[in-house]
This record gives sequence, structure tokens and C-alpha cells, in this order.
Amino acid sequence: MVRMEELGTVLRWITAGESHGRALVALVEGMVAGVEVTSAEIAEQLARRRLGYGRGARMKFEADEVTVLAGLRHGVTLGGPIAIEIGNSEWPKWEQVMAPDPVDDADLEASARNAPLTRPRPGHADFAGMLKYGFDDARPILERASARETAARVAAGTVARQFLRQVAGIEIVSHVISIGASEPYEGPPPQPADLAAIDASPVRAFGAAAETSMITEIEAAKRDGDTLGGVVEVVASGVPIGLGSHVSGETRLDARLAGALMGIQAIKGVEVGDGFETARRRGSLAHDEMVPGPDGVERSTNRAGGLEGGMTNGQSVRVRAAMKPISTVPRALATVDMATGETASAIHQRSDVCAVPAAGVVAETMVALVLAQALLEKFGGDSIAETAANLQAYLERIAARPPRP
Ligand SMILES: Cc1cc2nc3c(=O)[nH]c(=O)nc-3n(C[C@H](O)[C@H](O)[C@H](O)COP(=O)(O)O)c2cc1C
Ligand SMILES: C=C(O[C@@H]1CC(C(=O)O)=C[C@@H](OP(=O)(O)O)[C@H]1O)C(=O)O
Repeated sequence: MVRMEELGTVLRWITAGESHGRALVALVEGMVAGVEVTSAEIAEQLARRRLGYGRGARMKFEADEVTVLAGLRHGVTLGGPIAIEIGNSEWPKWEQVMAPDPVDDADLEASARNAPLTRPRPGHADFAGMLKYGFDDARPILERASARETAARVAAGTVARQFLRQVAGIEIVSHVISIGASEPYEGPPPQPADLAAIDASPVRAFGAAAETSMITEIEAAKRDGDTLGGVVEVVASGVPIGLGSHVSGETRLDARLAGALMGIQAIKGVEVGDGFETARRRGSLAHDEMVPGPDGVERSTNRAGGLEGGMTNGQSVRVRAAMKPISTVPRALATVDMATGETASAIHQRSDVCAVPAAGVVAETMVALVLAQALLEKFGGDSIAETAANLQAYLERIAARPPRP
């Protein structure tokens, strides 16, 4: 059991970096030794995050350049902090505008990129950030608010994914349920083996009907100079019973997953299992009844999304996240120019029409990090072999219950 003050401290991660800075950096502290992970695997996950019909031009001309700075040796974690750098191939164009050290005013004035951004976008961090942090220009705010930061999270999450797979056989997949007003996907959740097919879909849909409807929505929004949000679902299979705890609000794993998902830029709603739909049902049709089976308790439904009492219950963990439409709307929204106080059109140079498929990959990442944190809190260890042995002993203990009739 982890004490309240230790919650979230056993495995920690942090990112640094600006959207057009030299590099993003991810730091992961508390990962056990002996987890196999390579730069190529990190790059593979980063490439998945760049996919998706509806993303802007930037996804094509900009490249993520992965360098593991610390914490790995010969493809294996050492037990110390892991530092991963994601260099930005566009840095030479931004070297003056985003220079950490003072630069010549003349150099800056010559750069169109440095023109102050004074027309905050409704829905973005610009307005509140400028006032709160004391800037007349939105640049210092949007550079950090930008979801480019999620590349660093995905890098950190790759370590967590590899750990979960190697220690417990946990696999995490996501798919897009709907984009804008598209016909939502209805059907069984994907299995780990479906991930390749989902990634091959331009909208990361699981099923052709859902895909067609989503693409139609994106094309219409693009034509109208508009943007879209949508809903993604993450499914983690192979999760042992008992991660998280009912003992307090902070230890409940559903709360921690929701917090992590809401921490993704533009995520405005989270559902656990059937979520809001469950609220419309009667109790007799809302829960997952239990029957005795050869391997213990069995259930024929997973409406709860694998979480009861803030603990994993042995079913797949299933969560959904709702993303709002991109706020840099090409058909620019009304705003106030912070330099003059006059009515203006919000900043718009370019932007994604829809980034829901990418948000799904980021949501997988956040689920991986939270599950890895909860698993390490419960089973501890300095090496993956030790964590695996602790997990195995626990699984053997609980396997005897209930007694088989
Ligand atoms: C993968 C991804 C890509 C995004 N791309 C854009 C974009 O191109 N333009 C934009 O205005 N917002 C984009 N966003 C959303 C903004 O980062 C987000 O709306 C902003 O930081 C304000 O935070 P909030 O929406 O959580 O309030 C993206 C978000 C994600 C997760
Ligand atoms: C660069 C990424 O996403 C960016 C996230 C983002 C935002 O406001 O969140 C705005 C866009 O950047 P820009 O306004 O410079 O075109 C996206 O391209 C990325 O995901 O790697």
C-alpha cells in the first residue's frame, strides 16, 4: 500500500520544451531497471502521434529527432532517471525567435515570425495566459500550451508501455469513436491485435463504416474553413486485479486516469466504461454480473470499464476522452486585439482541422503512464524481475479465491 503523500511519486514524469524550441525533453523517474526499450521504439510511437487525416501542414515538414540522453544502456533501463530529447528539425528557422539567450533587436525585427501576436484565439490559452503571466504577446503562452508537448509525453509513455508489456503482458490500444457529428462507432472494443489495422486507418477508426463517416465530416469542415473535435477510446488488456484503491478519492484509479486524460490539451470530458450512458440505465442493466468459472469469477459484460471501487477488477480497462474542436479556426473567430482594445479576428496562420486520431495516441500514453505508476506502487521492486516476481506471488495468492464449486 502506498501512503497518500507518496501517491504519484513512485513513478514520475515531466516534460520541458516549447512548440518551436530547439527540442522537447521528457524525464521519467522511478522506472525499474531491466526494461527493454530502444530509441527506435520511441520513434515508432512518435510517428504514430503524427498520423491522422485532418492534421495541418506542420506534421509533414517537421520531424521529431529522438535522442536518449540518459537512463538506458544497450537498450535496457538502468533504474535511474531517463531523459529523452526530441529535437525539432525546424529549429534553424526559429533560432532567433525562440533563442534562450538575448538576441540582437535588429535580427528579431527582421523576422516576420517574431511579430507580436495580440489577437488571442477563443478556446486557446492565449488570453488568460497573457494576463496571468504578464505578456503583451501570445507567443510565450502558445509555445508551451501547444500540443507539440505531447510528443514528449509519448516518448515518456513508451517506457511505461514497454514496462507494462514486459512485466504483466498489458497491452494498450486506442481508436477513434467519432469525429464531429460522425456516426459513432458501436461494437466490441478492439483487441491488441487490432492496433495495426487501426493505425492503418487515416482516422484511426476500428471499422470501415465509422471511418467513412469521419472522413466525410473532416472534408466538410475543411471546405467550410472550420475545425472538429471528437471522441477516442483507450482499452488496456491484461491488467491485474487490484491496481488503485477505494480508500480515498486520490487513490481511486478512475480519478487518476480521468485527471491524466483531462491533462491532455483540448480534452474536455472523460468517461470510464459506459460512462454517461450508464447513468441512463437501470441498475439491473448497468453493472457486470458475476458467475463462477474455471478460472475464478467471470463476467459477460464490461460496462464498468474494468474499474470498481477505484480498483481494476481484472476486466480490460476502458476509458473515453472527448476532444473539443481545434480553436485555431480558419474562419477566424471574433476576439479583442490586446494592443488596441478593438474588435479583431483571432490569430490564424495554419492549424489542424482535426487532431482526434493523434489525441488517441496521446491518450494511450497517459493511460500507460498511470497504469505503470499504479502497478509500481502496488508491486514495487528495483528491477523488472523483482516487480514481476512480486506480481506473480500476488496473482498466485488471489488465484485460489473464490474456491471452485
Ligand atoms: C494532438 C493535438 C493537436 C492539436 N493541434 C492544435 C492545433 O493545430 N491548433 C490549435 O489551436 N489547437 C490544437 N490543439 C489543442 C490546443 O493545444 C488546446 O486547445 C490549447 O492548448 C488550449 O487548451 P484547452 O483546449 O485544454 O483549454 C491540439 C491538441 C492536441 C491534443
Ligand atoms: C506541432 C504539433 O501540434 C501543434 C499543436 C498546436 C496547438 O495549438 O496545440 C498547434 C499547431 O501548431 P501551429 O499552430 O504552429 O501550426 C499544431 O501543429 C505537434 O503535435 O507536433
